[in-house]
Amino acid sequence: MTDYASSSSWTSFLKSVASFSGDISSLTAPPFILSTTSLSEFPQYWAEHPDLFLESSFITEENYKSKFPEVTDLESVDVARMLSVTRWFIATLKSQYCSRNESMGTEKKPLNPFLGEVFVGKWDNKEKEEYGETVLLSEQVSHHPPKTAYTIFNDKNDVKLEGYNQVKATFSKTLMLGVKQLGHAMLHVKDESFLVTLPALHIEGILMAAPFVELNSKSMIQSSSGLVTVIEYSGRGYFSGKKNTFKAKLYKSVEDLNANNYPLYTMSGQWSGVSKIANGETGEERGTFYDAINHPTEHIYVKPIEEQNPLESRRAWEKVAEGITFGDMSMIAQEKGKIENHQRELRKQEEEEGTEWKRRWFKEVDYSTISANEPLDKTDDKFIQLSAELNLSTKNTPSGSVVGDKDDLKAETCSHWRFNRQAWDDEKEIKV
Ligand SMILES: CCC(=O)OC[C@H](C)CC[C@H]1O[C@H]2C[C@H]3[C@@H]4CC=C5C[C@@H](O)CC[C@]5(C)[C@H]4CC[C@]3(C)[C@H]2[C@@H]1C
Repeated sequence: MTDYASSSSWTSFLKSVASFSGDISSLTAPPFILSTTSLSEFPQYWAEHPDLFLESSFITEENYKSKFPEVTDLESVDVARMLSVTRWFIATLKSQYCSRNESMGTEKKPLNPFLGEVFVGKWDNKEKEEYGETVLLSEQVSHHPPKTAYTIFNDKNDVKLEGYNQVKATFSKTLMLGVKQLGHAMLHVKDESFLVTLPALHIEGILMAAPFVELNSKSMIQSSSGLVTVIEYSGRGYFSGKKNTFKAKLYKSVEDLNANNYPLYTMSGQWSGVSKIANGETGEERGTFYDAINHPTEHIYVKPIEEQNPLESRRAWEKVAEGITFGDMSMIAQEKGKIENHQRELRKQEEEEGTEWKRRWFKEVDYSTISANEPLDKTDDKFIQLSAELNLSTKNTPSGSVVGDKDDLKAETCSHWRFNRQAWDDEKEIKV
C-alpha cells in the first residue's frame, strides 16, 4: 500500500491548501485522490434503493399497519408515510457520503462538471412490475459557482424528487474541510409533498491522505401533512462515540417540535449501519428501523458511452477518467485542457453574440418576485409553504437556515432551480 500521506505530491498539495480560495475546483490534487466520477453523477445517490424511494406511494389506509409491523401504535397512514420517507432519506446517506470510500478506498475529489454537462440514467425495476421505471436527469446549470439540478421521477407511481445542490467549502486550521450545502430537495408522492433540507458535512483524514465524510449539524423533512422529522448528526466522540451517528425525531407538528414536546417516534443509530425505532415518549424500543449494511443497493443503469450524447458526463470525461485510472498526469492535464478550451470558446462566442448557454431541462425561478408578504394561502408553491412551516429562509443560504439568521440576512438572491417537465417531453437528442 503506497504511503500517500508522506508522498511529495500530497505534501505539496497540502501546501496549496494554505492559499485555498473557497473554490474546491481550483485545487490541483494529485491523481491518486482524483475521482473518475463527475459531480453531475451524484444525484443518483438519492435513489439507489428503488424499493424505499417508491415505498410511501404504496402505503394506503388499508395496508399502513403492515408496513411497520413492529410499530404497533402507528396512529395513521400519514405517520406511516412519513416514517417511510424518513427511512428512504436515511438510506440515501450511505450512498451519498460513503460510496467512494467503498468503491475507491477513500473519498475522492469529483470531476468538476462543465456548464451544460448532463447525466441521465434509469432503474428499470424489471423484476418488480408494480414499480415501473424510475428516471434520473441531472444537469450542471451553473459552472461559477458549480450548481447541479436534478430530478428523479417514477410516472407509474406518481413519485418525483426535484432538487439542486451547491456547496461552500472552507478549510479549518487542522486541515479539515467544512462543507455547507445550498439548495434543497422536494419529494412529491401523489398529492403529498416533502421539503428535504441538506446536512452540513466535513471531510476528515485529509492530512493522512485518507479522506472520509462525516455529517454534522441537522437536517429536516417537512411534510405537507404537517408531520416533521428533525435529524441530528454526529461523528465519533458525540452521542455514542460511533461514526455516522444520527438521531431522528418524528413530530406530529412543528408546534410540537417548537414546544419541545415528545416526538411520536425516535429513530437512532448509524446511518451507515443499523438504526432502531423507539416510542418518542417512553423511549421503548420497537425494533430495527433500517439496516444499511444488509439492504441491497441497486445502481443506476447508464447506456454505453458509444450511445451517449457528447454532453453526457461519462462520454465527455472518458479520456480524463482514463488518465486518472492510469495516474497519467500529462494525459489528465491534456484531456482536461481540451474540455476547458472548448468551454472557453463557447463562453467567448456567447459573449460576442450576447447570448447565454441555454439550460436544457431546468429553469431558474426567482422567488423574490413572490413577495414575502404574499398571503401564504395564495401561493401554491410547496417550497414556500413548507419552508414557512419551519420558518426557513427561502433565499440562497446554506440549507436549513432560519429566517432572520445571519446567513438569511446576508443573502442577496433567492432563485432556485426547478425541473421543466415539458422540456424533457420535447427532448429529441438525449435518451435515458
Ligand atoms: C478540496 C481539496 C481536495 O481535493 O481534497 C480531496 C478530498 C477528497 C476532500 C474534498 C472532496 O471531498 C468530496 C466529498 C464531496 C461531497 C460528497 C457528497 C455530496 C452529497 C451530494 O448530494 C452533493 C455533493 C456532495 C456534498 C459532495 C460535494 C463535493 C465534496 C465535498 C468533495 C470534495 C471536493
